[in-house]
Amino acid sequence: MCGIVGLFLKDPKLEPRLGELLTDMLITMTDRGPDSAGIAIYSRGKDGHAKLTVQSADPDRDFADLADKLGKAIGSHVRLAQKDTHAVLDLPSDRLEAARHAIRDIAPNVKVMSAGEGIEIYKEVGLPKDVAARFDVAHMQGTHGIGHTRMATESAVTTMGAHPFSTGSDQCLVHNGSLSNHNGLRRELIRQGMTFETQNDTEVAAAYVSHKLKEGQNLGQALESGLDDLDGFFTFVVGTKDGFGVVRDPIACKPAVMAETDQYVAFGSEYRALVNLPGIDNARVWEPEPATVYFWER
Ligand SMILES: NC(=O)CC[C@H](N)C(=O)O
Repeated sequence: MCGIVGLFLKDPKLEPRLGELLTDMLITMTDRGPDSAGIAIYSRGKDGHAKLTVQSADPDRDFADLADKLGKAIGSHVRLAQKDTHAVLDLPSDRLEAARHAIRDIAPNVKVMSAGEGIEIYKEVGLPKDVAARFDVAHMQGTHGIGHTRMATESAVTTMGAHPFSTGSDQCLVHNGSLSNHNGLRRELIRQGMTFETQNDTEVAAAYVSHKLKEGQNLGQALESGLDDLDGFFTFVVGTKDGFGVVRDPIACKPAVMAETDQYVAFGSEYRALVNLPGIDNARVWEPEPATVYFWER
């Protein structure tokens, strides 16, 4: 199984409620995936600033002097805000890549969950209600977000094996299904310079999309390409800084439902994830077609 939820806001008035709405949606999907849960929240960045979301199994030790050390390494001021096992590092946008590299040497036990101007990713082993509470997701504001609760099929139940996977700046992808050609694709993507943290099939799909974006495709085109190159079962929901995409494989046996109003576009693995959204009774509700790319950008 696995449960996916997504919410792309069109009406800024709902932005203060993004975390609350997504948390409720994700908790409703708990019985689709008991292993781990994660959420990506996109918010309006501050001009000239970027964020690295990092994770540590021993946050008190690893985060104590991380901002100072990283600041010295990249020659800029870095601010750290800790939330449980995760921390968000705020730094100048033009130092983001340098920081991403420096962190590997400075703090080898610290894992980068996401990097970008808008994105933050929080994910851990555990149930949606516990993971959301640990990171106080319900109080987060933002423009769009994607959540996932996992029943593992392809790799170990670990923090890094949880979804969303982020393999490029401000990008993330979640998946319900399993890919049958991920090992070959992973080898090909490694040849093209991509790096991997896990043996997970979904991470390969995320890296595939990132690679296509790097080659100059937009999100919609990257997902179209994926229909040709990815074998197996998938319902994917994908986020970028300003975009939100959905695609299902040509058989589409993994459930999906979408709803759209003047205020938002919403995705749920099942309709019950959407029932508490404002105005849902008057929303246009539909099942995304097999092998069809749905793509919104602000
Ligand atoms: N049950 C699923 O949809 C699993 C998704 C993916 N194959 C994983 O193991 O993470």
